[in-house]
Formats: sequence, C-alpha cells, structure tokens
Amino acid sequence: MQRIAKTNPSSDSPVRNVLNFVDGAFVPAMGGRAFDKRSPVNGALIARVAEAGRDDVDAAVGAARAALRGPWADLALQQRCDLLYGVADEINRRFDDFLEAEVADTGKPVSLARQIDIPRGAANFKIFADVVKNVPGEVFETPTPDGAGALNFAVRAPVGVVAAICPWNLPLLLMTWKVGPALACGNTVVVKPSEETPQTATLLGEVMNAVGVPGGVYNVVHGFGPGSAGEYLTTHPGVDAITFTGETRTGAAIMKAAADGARPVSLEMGGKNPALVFADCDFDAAIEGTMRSCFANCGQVCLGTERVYVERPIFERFVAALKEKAEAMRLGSPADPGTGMGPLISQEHRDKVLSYYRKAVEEGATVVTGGGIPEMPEDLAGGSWIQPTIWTGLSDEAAVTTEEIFGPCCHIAPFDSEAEAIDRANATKYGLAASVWTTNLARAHRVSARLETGIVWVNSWFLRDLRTPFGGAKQSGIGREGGVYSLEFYTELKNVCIKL
Ligand SMILES: NC(=O)C1=CN([C@@H]2O[C@H](COP(=O)(O)OP(=O)(O)OC[C@H]3O[C@@H](n4cnc5c(N)ncnc54)[C@H](O)[C@@H]3O)[C@@H](O)[C@H]2O)C=CC1
Ligand SMILES: O=C(O)/C=C/C=C(\O)C(=O)O
Repeated sequence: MQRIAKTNPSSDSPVRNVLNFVDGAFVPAMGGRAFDKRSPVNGALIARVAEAGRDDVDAAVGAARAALRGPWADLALQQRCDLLYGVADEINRRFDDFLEAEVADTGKPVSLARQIDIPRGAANFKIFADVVKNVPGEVFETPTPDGAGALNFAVRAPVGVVAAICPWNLPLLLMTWKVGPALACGNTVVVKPSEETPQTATLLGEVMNAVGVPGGVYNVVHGFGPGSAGEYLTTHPGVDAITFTGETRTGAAIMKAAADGARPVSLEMGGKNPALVFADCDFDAAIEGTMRSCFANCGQVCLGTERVYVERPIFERFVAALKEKAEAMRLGSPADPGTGMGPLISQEHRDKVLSYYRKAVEEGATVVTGGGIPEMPEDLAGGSWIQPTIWTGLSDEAAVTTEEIFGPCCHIAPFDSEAEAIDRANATKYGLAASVWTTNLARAHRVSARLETGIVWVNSWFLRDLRTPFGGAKQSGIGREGGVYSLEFYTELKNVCIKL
C-alpha cells in the first residue's frame, strides 16, 4: 500500500488529490478508484477523491480496532484529553487551511464558515474533553443480609469502533460533533464524509498526526452511500456503533444495517421546522431571526425554518419585511465579505430544490419573491445558484409545506390563535427544531411545552450551548448528543458491585 504524509501530495496542481486516511497514513484506494469533486460556485473540477472499496474500509476498521485495544486504551484520561485539547489548538492554528478547504467544497460564504463552521470544529474537541474529565459518578450503598453491605458504582467504558456517516451541509462542524465525543470517551472512529465535502475530514488527519494522536484512532474513508464506502462501513461487522446525520430515509437504511449485530445508532435526520411568530413579538428581531433561519447556508441547515406561521394582525407586514430582506441579500463569490448567500451544494441538489419551486406554483402558491435561478456573472454561471424564495397561499397538506426541501425557501401562513399555531406546527412527521417569537413569557413557556420537537428556540435560532441535549423527536432523530448526553451513546455503562 502506498503511504503518503500529506492530504494533497500533488499540491502544485489546482485539482487536489484527496486520499483516504487509514492508520495514520494518507492512502489511495486499493482498487485505484477515484471520483470527481466539483466546485458548487462555478462547476470547476477541484478534487479527485479516492473512493474506498471494501478492502479499504476493512483496513480502516481493522486499524481502528487495533488502536482501540492498543495505544488509545493505554492512555490515561488526562493524556487523552490533552491530545484532544491539542487537536482543538491545531485546528485553530491551521484555521485558514480549514476555512479554505470548507469553502472550496461547499461554496458557503467565508464570513459564515469563519464564524460558525471552523470555530465549532475546534470547540467540539474541547467541550467533550472537558465533559469526560468532569462528569460525576454515583455510588449506591446496598444492604446485605450479613450487615456488611455492598457498594455499587457505574464506570463508563468506550463502546468500541464507531462509524460516523456525515453530511455535506456543515461538514467539519457535524463530523467533529461525532468524532470529538467519540474520542473523548475512548472510542476509535472511521469517518465517511459526504462525497460532496471530502476535504476537511481529510485535513483533520494531518492535525491528528501533528499532535500525536496514535495511528488508527481516527480514520477516513471516502465514497458514496449504497454500493460504496457508506454501505461497506455501516454493514462491517467490526463496527460497534453508528452515528449518522443526514436524510431520514438514509437514517432508516442505516438502522436496518445496524440491526445486523444489534448495534446502537444515533441518528440526526431531517426536519420541516416551524417558526411561530406572535403579534406581540419584537418585530425586527423576529424578521432578523427568521431571515437567518430560512436562508443561512443557502437554507441547507437541518435546523432551518421552512414553515413560518405568523399571527394574522402582523401577517402582511411580516411577509413584506421578509421579502425586502430576502431581495436585499447578496449572492456572490464566497470570498467576498459582502456575500450573504452562496450556491447550493451541487447541481443535483439544485434540481431537487427547483422541483419544489415548480411544485409550489403547481400547488397554487403565491410566489412572494424568488422561485428560480438568479442571473450570475459569467465566471459564476456554472455554479448551483438559486434564488431565495418565499411563498404564501398553500395548504398545510401541500408537498412544499410537508416535505423537507433543504433550500433557501419558506412558506408563510397566517394563524388566528395560539392553539391553532401549535397544532399546525406539530402536524408533521418531523420533530427537530422550532422557533417561537413572542415577548410574552407565559406564552413562551406554554408553547415550548406543547411543541413536539427536540429543540425549541424562543426569540432566537441556532443559539447553541454545547452542554445541552441536541437531537430530534419523531422522524427527525434517535438519541441526543451534546454535553453529558453524548456519553449515553459513546459509552457502555458498567455497574460494579463490591461486596464489603
Ligand atoms: N443535516 C441534515 O439533516 C441533512 C439533511 N440532508 C437531506 O438529505 C437530502 C439528500 O442529501 P444527501 O447528502 O444525499 O443525504 P444523505 O442522507 O443521502 O447522505 C448523508 C451521508 O450518508 C451517506 N449515505 C447515503 N446513503 C447511505 C447508505 N445507504 N448507507 C450508508 N451511508 C449512506 C452519504 O454518502 C453521506 O455521507 C438533502 O436534500 C436534504 O434534504 C442532507 C444533508 C444534511
Ligand atoms: O450545532 C450543532 O451541533 C448541529 C447542527 C446541525 C445542523 O445544523 C444540521 O445538521 O444541519
């Protein structure tokens, strides 16, 4: 096997050569296969990515197993945590490299990735090192017939080799949200990044090597889902647990794969998230927040709002204000600090989003703004650009108001009572996140309590505290991650009973 020290050995070429990372080395696919990665901004070829076959996945899982039993298990908790603090520091030291790679893969504005994606990549290692060092334990004193008693206490052991199947919308953020807690808990990992965003996971391999994380602790295999690295990894018998973020249908397929061997899964899946805007809200804050929740990252955020319910007295004003904001948003080169919105991830995803834009019209929507492909300068014309779009006038049963679109779009509908707003917000198979905009504290409590979602933001959106439980209800997910809640998935609790 050819072993290479850096992610991109042919760095003089504008087209990168992105390799798998197995047992601490960057390696091409054993079968020699590779696929193209194109820029969402202009369609140019930016990378050739090694496509892992069964043999490559097998090697990665084998390396992870060996490290789990060997050098990783030999480290004391403090040493393990020190390495993870080192990873966080090294990501920050190489901030611009990560930023460049993430923006190249996704086309998202540099201003957004600089503020959210890359800092969270580092923070996800630090928080979980803090958590595992500080998590308290419990002791039960158990009476026994001889009067001497017994002590029961639970210790946490790593669950084993963890497969992390990752999406393309927040690649580094969501991948490290899995890898950070997995490693902090003493597991080893094999990551399968999305085929659309191979670079930052690969770059993280360099970071792992630089700070001295033993080979095999962190592995990356590239490829697609069915019939490719995703399927080979999730069906591999050497994988002990699977964590996934992505579409609900894919999550269901992964659950089926995990059933073989009765392996645990953590699933963070789709959403059709509502925002409930009451007439007593701080209007400007509600507009600003809804603007972000609908259009940030070109609408490609699982927590994003696609259904907006506005109390009737402020409905017309709200629609007009959101329209004005959407139309003022600047689409353009990610490098330009004034760019508010980049392209969608790919032409394929744009086809999907555009099919909903057409469907909205067929279903009788009023197109308040957008609805198509924007005019872009010649150098960007080959990108997967799309207009931010707002509709009104659809029923709650329309495809556009019930199915996850994952684009920069929302439907706005009026409501007349609190109970009606809650019922309509809950009338979905999804249950990830909701936003509530009101200055009435009692209402905020009442409504939050009745919303069937894993997360409720009141007068905010995507305001994250990494200690809090994060995950979805209904078909939006299984399990919660964040702070100590991540330990439920990434560790096996073992009770030790000592007879005194
Ligand atoms: N954070 C989220 O909730 C995300 C939701 N989506 C939704 O999913 C739709 C499709 O986007 P995709 O990237 O195709 O999402 P996806 O769910 O198909 O892919 C996510 C990851 O799973 C892998 N994968 C796909 N099928 C697999 C299988 N059978 N076994 C193992 N791994 C598999 C993919 O290669 C990728 O790494 C989007 O239009 C959007 O609606 C997409 C990305 C993120
Ligand atoms: O902030 C997090 O930990 C996770 C955010 C997840 C998404 O935004 C997503 O999956 O789109």
